[in-house]
Amino acid sequence: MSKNFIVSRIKSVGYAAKGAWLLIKNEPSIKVQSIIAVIVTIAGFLLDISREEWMLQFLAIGLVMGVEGVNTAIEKTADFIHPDFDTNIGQIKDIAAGAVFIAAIIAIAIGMIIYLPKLV
Ligand SMILES: Nc1ncnc2c1ncn2[C@@H]1O[C@H](COP(=O)(O)OP(=O)(O)OP(=O)(O)O)[C@@H](O)[C@H]1O
Repeated sequence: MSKNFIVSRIKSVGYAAKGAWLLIKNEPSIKVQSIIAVIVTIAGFLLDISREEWMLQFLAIGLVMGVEGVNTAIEKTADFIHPDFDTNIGQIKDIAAGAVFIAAIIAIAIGMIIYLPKLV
């Protein structure tokens, strides 16, 4: 493995971290999701969830926030290449938002499976 390869990989991680910070700083949906992630993490400690439940919870958080990030990138790309109203652009944005919706439904289901038996 050449030194250049390692340096360029490290730089890519830096750009990706910058992108994650931009998302959290600028995107209202990711801000809300981050707050929910903090709340369920606190709930996890308070209700002493199991190792497997922690893994599923982190997976659900990562799934929703990851898909939301891709949705934001798609929205920004669509607005950049075609700022005017267009039914195709509308459909592309709806489909990207639909992916977040599916991830969110799964995350809610995981949250209910973990927490409902502990609360009722
Ligand atoms: N250029 C466009 N042409 C046609 N329809 C559009 C266009 N831009 C947005 N829409 C419609 O409006 C919806 C909302 O688009 P918008 O870009 O405002 O996303 P948003 O849901 O506000 O995103 P976020 O809140 O995540 O920033 C889209 O899903 C689409 O149905």
